[in-house]
Amino acid sequence: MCSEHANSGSTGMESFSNGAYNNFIGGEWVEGCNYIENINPSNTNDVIGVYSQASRDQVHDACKSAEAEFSVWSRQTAQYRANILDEIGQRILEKKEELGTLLAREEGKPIREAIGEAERAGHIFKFFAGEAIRLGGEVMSSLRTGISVGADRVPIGPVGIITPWNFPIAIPAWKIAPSLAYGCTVVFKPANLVPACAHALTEIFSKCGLNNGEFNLVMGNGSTVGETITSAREISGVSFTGSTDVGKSVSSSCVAHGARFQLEMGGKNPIVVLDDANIERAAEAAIIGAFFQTGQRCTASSRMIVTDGIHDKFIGVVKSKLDDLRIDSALLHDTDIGPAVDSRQYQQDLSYIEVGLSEAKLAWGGKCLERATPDFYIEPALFVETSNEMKINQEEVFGPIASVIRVSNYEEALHVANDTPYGLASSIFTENAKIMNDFRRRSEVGMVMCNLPTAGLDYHAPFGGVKASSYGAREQGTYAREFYTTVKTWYSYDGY
Ligand SMILES: NC(=O)C1=CN([C@@H]2O[C@H](COP(=O)(O)OP(=O)(O)OC[C@H]3O[C@@H](n4cnc5c(N)ncnc54)[C@H](OP(=O)(O)O)[C@@H]3O)[C@@H](O)[C@H]2O)C=CC1
Ligand SMILES: O=C(O)CCC(=O)C(=O)O
Repeated sequence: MCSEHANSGSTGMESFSNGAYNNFIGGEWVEGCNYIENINPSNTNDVIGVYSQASRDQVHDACKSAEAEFSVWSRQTAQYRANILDEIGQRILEKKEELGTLLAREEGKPIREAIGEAERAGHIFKFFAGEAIRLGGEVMSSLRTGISVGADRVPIGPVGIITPWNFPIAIPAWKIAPSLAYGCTVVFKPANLVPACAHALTEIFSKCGLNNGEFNLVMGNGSTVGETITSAREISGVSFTGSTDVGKSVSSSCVAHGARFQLEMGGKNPIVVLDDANIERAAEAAIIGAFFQTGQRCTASSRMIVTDGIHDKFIGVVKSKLDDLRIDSALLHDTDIGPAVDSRQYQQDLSYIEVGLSEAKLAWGGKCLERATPDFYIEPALFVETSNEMKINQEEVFGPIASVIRVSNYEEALHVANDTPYGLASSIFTENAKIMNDFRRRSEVGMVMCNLPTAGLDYHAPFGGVKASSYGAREQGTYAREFYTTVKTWYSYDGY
């Protein structure tokens, strides 16, 4: 049965009822109006569960709850909020194997990395427990006698959090933890492909004291649940991670009612390999960056820009390392690369392999693999003899497909690396410190790596890009406060 309004008659309902996992609105578990089955991409015969889909009215209820509770939550002491976040972090760490296994089952991320992601989320909550207390203001010297002036950091209000499927624990964590730490209340919509991780996190939150409407979970698709959040007048800001197209529609929806927004979107990240590079490290980083997590990362390095002197040897080393990878179920402990997240993504990968075949030469892989689920597993595809203007080098694939672009020197490599609409991450492999420093300065990205893969980041350092990859304030670390707080300037006459 559909309970249209969260707080009307829904008392003490469980997180799971009538065979389905429920939404969490105003501190109550609420049954949905529709339901979806959540399927394991490593083996599509495995149904993880049935998940409630929130109606528009239920999303409105969630936004109203977040608004009503804001005045309470934002005025709690910093210690109160810190204790709750610390406890959430602790519980996530204690449950990291369980959460990581769920993530691997739901999204197809190899289990070792999935457990690592859960562990990282635990640390993120603990980090932001400290941030709740560290958030301070500033006192300035006044220009006038007997007057004090200063600036406080205050929470912006209820926020909408909309996340993609590829990091279903870490990305929600790095948005939800700072929101709550700085005093915002939350309406959270996870990607509909990964409701289980979102639901499991919400169960933890509800057991750690977030059960008055400070935190609300509304599952469902973007065009219903997502759009209702971004256009809700109660919502003061939206933090979004996902595709560039959806990011644009989130921004116009927010602008229409004056909400602030933060967008983390696509990437087409380069890894530059120069003649003097440590070839083993470079090849390993190229493979990790391009193909691990099935290439489903905005930080994936899908363009390998390699100078003439090392080009052929580099391709040889990459190919021999690719021979050693295991592509199989995410739940097997020795799997390096799991399946595509769903059949839509798999079809998209295949269509880009066709594009690559029409534009360039396939040096390795690209074949479909027979595993527990037909039509979900694919060999990484490495294209060579490509040029940067080819479609394969301009569009984000979000799959295990990468190409090598041959260049003659560092200046040409830098030019090609920057010649893209995106600007999230980049990497350079060289032993020359002068060139490394130059690349750090001139690479047009938000995150630049030297002798490291483009993917794999610390949770306390700022995250984000430039150009079409990002809009708005940086995420993560202390920089997260820029989005979730605003500055209130105060003056006080002390001259009595
Ligand atoms: N820069 C970064 O930090 C990162 C960027 N990404 C990017 O994310 C993309 C892949 O993730 P994917 O989930 O497919 O991205 P989408 O843009 O399709 O979806 C992202 C989220 O937005 C929701 N959504 C869809 N339509 C709307 C709408 N009209 N209004 C509000 N919300 C909406 C989706 O809901 P639903 O799916 O349920 O319909 C989902 O929760 C890639 O382009 C990738 O580069 C991924 C990770 C990190
Ligand atoms: O590796 C990370 O820190 C996550 C980055 C991310 O969100 C991505 O690559 O899609």
